[in-house]
Amino acid sequence: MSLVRSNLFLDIDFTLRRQFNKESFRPFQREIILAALEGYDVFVQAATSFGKSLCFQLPAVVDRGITIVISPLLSLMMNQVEALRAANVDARTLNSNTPMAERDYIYQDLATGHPLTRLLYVTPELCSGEHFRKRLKLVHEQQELARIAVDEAHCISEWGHDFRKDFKRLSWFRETFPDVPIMCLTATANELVRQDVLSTLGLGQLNRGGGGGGGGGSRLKTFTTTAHRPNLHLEVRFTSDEANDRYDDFVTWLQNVYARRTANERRAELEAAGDRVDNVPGIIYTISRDECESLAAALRNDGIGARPFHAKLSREAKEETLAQWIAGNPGYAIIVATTAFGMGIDKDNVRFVVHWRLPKSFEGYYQEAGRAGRDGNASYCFLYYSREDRDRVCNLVTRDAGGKDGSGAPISANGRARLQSLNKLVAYCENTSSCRHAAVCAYFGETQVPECDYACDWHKDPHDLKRRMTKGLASEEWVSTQREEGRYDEYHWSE
Ligand SMILES: Nc1ncnc2c1ncn2[C@@H]1O[C@H](COP(=O)(O)OP(=O)(O)OP(=O)(O)O)[C@@H](O)[C@H]1O
Repeated sequence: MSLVRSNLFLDIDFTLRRQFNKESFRPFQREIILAALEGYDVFVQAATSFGKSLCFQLPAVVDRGITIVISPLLSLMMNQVEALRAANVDARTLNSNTPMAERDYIYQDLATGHPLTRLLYVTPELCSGEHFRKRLKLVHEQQELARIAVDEAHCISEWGHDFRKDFKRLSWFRETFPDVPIMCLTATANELVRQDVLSTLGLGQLNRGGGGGGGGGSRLKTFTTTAHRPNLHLEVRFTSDEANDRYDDFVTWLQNVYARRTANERRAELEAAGDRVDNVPGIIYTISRDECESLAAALRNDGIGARPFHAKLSREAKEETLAQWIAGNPGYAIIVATTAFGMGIDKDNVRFVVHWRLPKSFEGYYQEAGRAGRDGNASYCFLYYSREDRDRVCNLVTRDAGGKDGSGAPISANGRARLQSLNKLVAYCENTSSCRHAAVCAYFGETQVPECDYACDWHKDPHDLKRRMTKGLASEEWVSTQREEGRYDEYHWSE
C-alpha cells in the first residue's frame, strides 16, 4: 500500500509547479490526487480536456514505487511518455513498438524489485502475458507497486462504445494484488458502463483493513464531473446525397472565418502576435481513407493547408504531419482524419472540429469534438448529417454487431450498446427543440441542465434550425425508397 505522508499538501503543490510547470490545480484535481495518495481506489469521469492524466501522473511522481498505466492507444501512450520525459519524469512505455534495448532495460528495472521507472505505460494485451505478470509480482513483493491507472476505462465494459476484450482481463490486478489501489479514468461512460467497470475491476469492495482508504468502509472514491464544454459551439448542418453541398458549405464557412481575421482591428492584433490569417487549426473527421485523401487534396487545390491522416500512412508521414500541425506551420492548418486520429491529441488551440459524416457512436462524436478548444477559448464543432448517411452507418454498425449478415448470430451486448448509442446520436441530430449541450449532458446521465451561452444552433436561432432541417434533409419517403433499392449497402469504413 502506498506511503501516506503528512505533508502531502505541500508536496503536491510543489510538484505541480516544479515538475509539471502548472500554476494551480483545476477544480477537483487536488481532491482526486489526494484520494489517490491516501490509497483509495478512484473512479474519475470528467469532460474531455479536463486534465485527467495529471490525476495519476502527479501521484506517481510524489509517491514511492511504480505506477502502471494501462492505455488503449499507442499514440496516446507515446505522447504522454514524451511529455513526461521532457518534464524530467522517468516514464517509459512497453508495447509492440518498443525497441529491444529499451524493452530489456524495462524488464531488468522491474526485475530489481525496486524499479527506478516512475510511470510505465502498457497495453492491456501486455498485461495478460505471463512474463510481464511475473515481473510485477516481484515488484509487488517489494511493496513497490504503487498504483494501477486504467485510462479510457470505458473500454472495459461491453456496454461501452469501445469495448476491448483485453481490458476485461484487467480484473487480474485486483485478484492478484488486492492491496494495490486502482484508478480508472474516462470521459465517456453512462451509468451502465460505470457499474460494469467498477465490478469488473473489483473496485469499491470493502476495505479489509490496512493502509489508507476508508478504514473498513468503502475504499472507492468516485469523482464525476459534468461532460459540459461551454466553450464549444455545437451545431448540426443538414445535407443530403442530392444536395452534396458539404464542401462548398465548409469552404464558405472557413473563408468567412479568414475574412473576420483580416478585418482591420483583428489583423493588427494578429500581426502584433506574429500570427497568420490562415492559422486556424482544425480537424475534419471523415470515415474512409479515400475520402480523407481526396478531401485534403481538394482543399489544398483551393489554397487551404490541409493534410490527410489515416492508418495506412507510414509512421514517418504521420509523425511529420502531426509535428507540423502542432507547430502551426503554413500548409498544415487542417488535419483531415479518420478516427485513427483522436484520443490523446492534445493541441490546445484547435479552433474547429468538423464531422464530415455521422460518427458511429455518441461517445465517438463527443470524444472527437472534444479535441477542440482545449485552451478554453471559443471553438466550433459541426456535424454534417444526412439521412442517407444515417442509413449507411446503421447498416455498418448492425453488421459489425453480428446482425443482418446472414449468419443469424444474436447481437451481442456490445452490439446492442453500439446500436443504441448510434440511435441516440441520430436523435440528437434530428432534435430541433432543445439545447445541444443539454442533450450531451443528458446522454451521460446528468440531470442538471448546463448553461449554454448561445453556444449551440438551437440557442442561437431555434426557428432557423427547424427551417434548415426541413430544407436540408431528404424526406423519409425518398430515403426509404432508396434503401429498398439497396442504395446504401456499400459504404467503406477504414481507419
Ligand atoms: N492544472 C492544470 N493547469 C493547466 N493545465 C492543465 C492542468 N491540468 C491539465 N492541464 C492541461 O490540460 C490539457 C488536457 O489534459 P489531459 O490530456 O489530461 O486531458 P483529459 O482529461 O485526458 O482529456 P481527454 O479525455 O479529452 O483526452 C493538457 O494540455 C494538460 O497539460
